[in-house]
Parts: sequence; C-alpha cells; structure tokens
Amino acid sequence: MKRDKPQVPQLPVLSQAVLEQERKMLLDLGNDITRVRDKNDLLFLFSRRLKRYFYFTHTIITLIDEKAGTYTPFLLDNESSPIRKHPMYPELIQAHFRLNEPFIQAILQAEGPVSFLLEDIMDQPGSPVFLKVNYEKGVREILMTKIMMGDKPMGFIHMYTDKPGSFTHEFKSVINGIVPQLSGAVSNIIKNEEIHKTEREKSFLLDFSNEIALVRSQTDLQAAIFKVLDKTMGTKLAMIRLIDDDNIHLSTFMCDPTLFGGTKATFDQMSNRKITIEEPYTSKVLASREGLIFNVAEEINSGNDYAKLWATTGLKNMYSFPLRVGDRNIGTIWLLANKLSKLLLKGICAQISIAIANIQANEKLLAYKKQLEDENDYLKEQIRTFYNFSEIVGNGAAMQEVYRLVSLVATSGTTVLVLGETGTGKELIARAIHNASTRRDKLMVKVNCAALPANLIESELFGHERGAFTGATDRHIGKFELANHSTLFLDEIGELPLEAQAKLLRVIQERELERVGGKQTIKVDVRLIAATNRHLEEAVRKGQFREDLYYRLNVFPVTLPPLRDRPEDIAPLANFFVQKYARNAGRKISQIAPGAIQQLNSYSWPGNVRELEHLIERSVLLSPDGILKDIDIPRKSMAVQQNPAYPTNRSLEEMERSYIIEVLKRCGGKISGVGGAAEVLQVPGNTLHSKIKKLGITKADYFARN
Ligand SMILES: Nc1ncnc2c1ncn2[C@@H]1O[C@H](COP(=O)(O)OP(=O)(O)OP(=O)(O)O)[C@@H](O)[C@H]1O
Repeated sequence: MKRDKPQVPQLPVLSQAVLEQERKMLLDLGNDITRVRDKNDLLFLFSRRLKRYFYFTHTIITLIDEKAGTYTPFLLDNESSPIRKHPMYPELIQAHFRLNEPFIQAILQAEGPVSFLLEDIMDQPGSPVFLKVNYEKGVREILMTKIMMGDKPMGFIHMYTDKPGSFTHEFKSVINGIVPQLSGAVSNIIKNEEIHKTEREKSFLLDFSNEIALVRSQTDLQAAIFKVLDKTMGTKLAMIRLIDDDNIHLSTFMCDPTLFGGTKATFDQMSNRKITIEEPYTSKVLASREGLIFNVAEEINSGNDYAKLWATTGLKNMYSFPLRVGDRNIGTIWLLANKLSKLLLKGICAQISIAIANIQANEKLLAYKKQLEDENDYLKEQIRTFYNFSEIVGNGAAMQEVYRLVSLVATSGTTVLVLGETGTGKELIARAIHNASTRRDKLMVKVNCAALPANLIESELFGHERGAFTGATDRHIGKFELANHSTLFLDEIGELPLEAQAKLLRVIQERELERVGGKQTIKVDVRLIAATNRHLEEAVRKGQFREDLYYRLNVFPVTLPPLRDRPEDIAPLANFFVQKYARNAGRKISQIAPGAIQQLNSYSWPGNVRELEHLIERSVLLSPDGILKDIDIPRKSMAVQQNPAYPTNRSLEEMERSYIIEVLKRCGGKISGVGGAAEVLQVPGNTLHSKIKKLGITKADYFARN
C-alpha cells in the first residue's frame, strides 16, 4: 500500500445487521464520550469500548498548533502503547511534528480515516519519526483521521495495530461515525482546560497580589517573587533591572545568583555591568507592549552572549517584559521558562511593577525622612555654636587683611584653605565666608576630620548604603550629600588618613561620589572650606599629605595670625567675652580693670582666642559683680614665659613643644579628660593628640626626670 494511495474507505454497502450493530456501538460510545469530564478518561473509554468490537493496539490524539504549523500529542493511551518503553518515548510525547509534510497533508486532505502500512511510509522523506518508532516495537499499520472544531481540523486521532489488515471497512466506518462526538469531546476538554487554566491563573494572581500587598522592602519582594515562581512550575527569575534616576542607565535590582551555577562568576560580571536603555535587547523589550520571548537556542545561534548562560539552566525560552507604572518604563524583568502563559506573565509583571514603584517611593521617603532627621540633628547641634559665633572681634591690621581676603573670596565658589594655630578662629572665619556667600540660605556642614575613627571617615563623608558593612543597617547620607548646594567645612584636614585623602581628591575633581557599598553615582555641588593648624607643606614633604590634594585645597589660603602677634586685639576680645559671659550668667560685669588687661597682654596665648575666651568665662563666673579685676592666667605658663631657660630665639614650634611637655608632666601624662593636659591647655583632646604627634613628643619626654 503506497503512501500516494492512502486507504481512504470506500464505505461499502453494509448489511442491515451490520448497520444495526454499528449504530449501537456509536450510540454506546457517544454516550460514554459525552459523559467524559476528565481528559485522561476520554481515550481510555474510547479505546476500551472500541476494543470490544475491533482489534487495535493503542491510540493517541494529537492537536494542531496552527500558528506554529505543527501538531503535538495531547491524549495518550499510555497503558497499551507498545512504544512507552522506547528510549525516544519521552521526547516523542513532547515533540512538535511539522504539518507541511506530505504524510500529514494526505490525511488533512482526505475526507475520512486513512490507513497505511508503516513499512510503506516510514522511510519516506518528511515522514514523522513516531512511525518508525512504532514499527520498531512491532506495530505494522496506522489509521489516522482528523478531528474537527467546526469546519477546521483541530487535531488527529491515530490508531495503531500490530496485525496488518485490522483496519477493516467497518472499523473505518465506525471511526468515521464517531469523529464528530470525539471532536466535540476533545474541544470540550480543551475549553474546560482553558477555563480551569484561566481560573487557576486568576486565583494564582490573586494570591500573588495578596502577597505583594504586604511587600515593603526589596527583600520582601524577592521572597514573594520566588514563592510565586515556585508555583509556576519551572519558571526562574533571571534578573530584574531598574532604570536609574538619570533615565539612561539600568542597574540590577534583583537576580537569582544561584541560577547559573557553574558560570556564576560570568553572571556576576554581567549583572554588575551597567547598561543603558539603548542596549539592543533592553531597548527592544522597553519598546514592546507585551514583552518579548527569546528562544534560547536561536539566540545562541545569532551570537547573543547572554543566551549561553541562559542555556545552562536547560530552559528553552527567556521571557522578557517591560516593567511599567502607567506609561512610564521603570525597568525590565527576565524570566526563564519552557512555557509561560501570557496572561499570567502580564499579571505578575504588573504586580511586580507596582510593588517596585511602592518600594522605591518608600525608600525615597525613608531617605528623605532620614535626611531631614540628620539635618535636624545637625541643626540642633550647630545652633549652639553657630549663633554664638555671629561676631568676629579684632580690628588690628592683621585681622583687617583677613577680612579683606574673606570679602574677596566669599561670593565665589572657590575652595578656601584657612590656616592658623589652634583657637585662632578658623571655624569662625569659615562660617563668615559661608554666610557671605550665595549659599548662605543652606546650612554649612562641618566635619572634624580628626574626630572621626579612620574606619568611619569614608561613610561619614560620602554616606553608605544599607548593608555596605557590618552594622550598616540603614542608608546613611554622607556630609558631602548633606552639603549639596551649600558649604562643607573640613576642619583639621591635616589629620585625614591618606586613603580618605585619595577618595576626597576624586570627589573634588569629579564633583560626584558613590556612597560606600553603592553603585549609583551622585552629583554634588559643594563649596569646600578646609582648615588646619598643621604645616601642610611639611606634611606633604613627609608623605603624610597628598601633594595633589594639597594643591586642590590651597586655592585660596587665608592665614589667621596667632593672638600673640596681634596684641591690639586682646583687649577688645577680652571685653567682648566679658560681656557675652556676664550676659549668659546673668552677672553685672561690664569691663576689665586696666591691670588685668596688662596681665592679658603679657601672656603668650598658646591656645589663642579660645584660651582667652575660656579664661574670661571662668573669671566672670569667679568674680563678684562690678569690674573684672582678677584673671587667673596660668601661673606655670607665665613662669615658662619668664623662664630664662626658654631663650627668645627658640622657634615657636620648640616653645610649643616644651610647653606641652611641661603641662603633660604636670598632669602626670594624662592627655584628655578631667585634669588632663588638654583641659589645662584649653584645647580639644583630639587637637592635643595631633599636636603631640606632630611635634614628635613621646612618653619618654614627659615621664623623663629633670
Ligand atoms: N576674632 C574672634 N572674635 C570672636 N571670637 C573668636 C574670634 N576668634 C576666635 N574666637 C572664638 O574662639 C574659639 C575658637 O575659635 P575657632 O573654633 O574658630 O578656632 P579654630 O582655629 O577653628 O580652632 P581649632 O584649630 O582648635 O579647631 C571660638 O569660641 C570662637 O568663637
């Protein structure tokens, strides 16, 4: 029997008895079939009932996928199939067989059932492989006919036998008669399945939306997504990428790093790669309304690098969908699966988009709240100092020069380096510059570089992301960001560790920063004022301070003279402090006795204006109302001053060194805290520490006997 002459039944004129039996059979079968609700029962019933009258081995129903131009197994008569142990069986029952082959076209064109001897057709070009596989298992003949939905073929019923000649005219006639019922039953099952599937998807989406409604953070979302994907058998989240604030780049928001097991390093590399919205795959996905499906095998053939990674999962398709809120693209999601329902995918993506938008809004709110709290804390802290420093006293020539420089530079955005010994008023001058600048409406932000532990400096200056290091439980906005559009005052810049100097230099040069542990680049517009009591050039020479940073900072130096070099300012300053502290303490002290002024003038003021201020504050508290007569100038220091052992031609540094050693000896080597040298010298502990370091004072110096 040749394939070009298929055995189309020439339905014979049947005897009355045969017709009667056939009618009964059709009726029985029809009744059984219409009762079938479960797809698995249909073929079982059909074949059991038919086998009462006819011989055949097994049967199968395949369905046509018109779009794909294929047909694929739908219902299997597993139990009786002789090929179920064939190694190709698992592959065959999932295979898609091409419709445009002569073998299947012959069946499509035939009016009724067609039978072939397998050996006649199985080796013909284009014949489906299942023919050969059946033959290998002893099957000899096949009968096929199309099943219809309306007037369109929707699939085929295949029947097989190991005994050639089993498919008699009666057999074919019965099959021909049963096809309408069978078609009806199959299309009912398909519709039922669709309804069930839609219902399942709806309830699934409902579950997911309940889950998503509780999501507040990225971690919650990740858990919800993984949970939902677990239920959609075999779907894996490859990646969610979100569009950055610059609307150009995309950063990885979420991914499953375990997905590409062996190739994790490459995956990390790819997921860390910043891409733009112009990247070909991303731009295609973002432009699509319904998302795109990339067939992994085809993508590999077309040279898509990512697809080699996708293939390691064994899944066939990459489903990519734009994440949108309203009409605004917020990112892309990439899911790997063999098959995914569009409805489900659309629903899941819509929910994820909303959840991400909520998380982002929530994060922005939290960051804003945190920033406000930081600003508020900072404001409170600064109010105490800031308003006290609203006046600068001193009209001597040296200070006049300082005022001239301040007024020259204030309104520009130029970086200023304020130099001078401790307590000379460097911070006061920095505030004066800020207050006279166009940035005065925002708060000047201060960082004391000497007061920060080395490991926190970076985070304090540039901020950190949550989880950037152990203990970083929240995002922290750094002082640079806090000072955006304002002034950042870097006090004691000479104490900044070299590593932090390098980072600072980069920010100054590029005017942008990245938070510790962050990937996003943040542009900042900050005016810098740095101050130090260290000899920076010398620090550069000794390799303690970066030369390039020094030049970046030393754009406009303003040097404050020590108080001993401007004795003309001592009395006005002392009077200013008397009034300030008398007012604060509710005392009636209006002036200082001339004798006391003389005493003040004869002192060397190693702690400069700060020392004078503290001295006056203490004296005001200790003095009765009226005129301030007694000022408790440190005796030891006066003695030091008058001691001929300190020749006048010694350098200031030497004097300072000896004086500090002297005080340290008196304090038993205690540097800070109550009764420590810093208290006696009236300088902050940190300042004294750095001074001690700078002057090379060691324990041997102050514990040595003299
Ligand atoms: N010209 C001035 N008029 C009024 N007060 C002043 C003046 N100079 C300094 N002071 C006061 O002296 C104290 C020390 O000043 P400031 O903190 O600005 O010094 P500094 O040089 O920054 O010190 P350090 O190097 O130790 O940080 C402050 O209380 C400040 O108000």
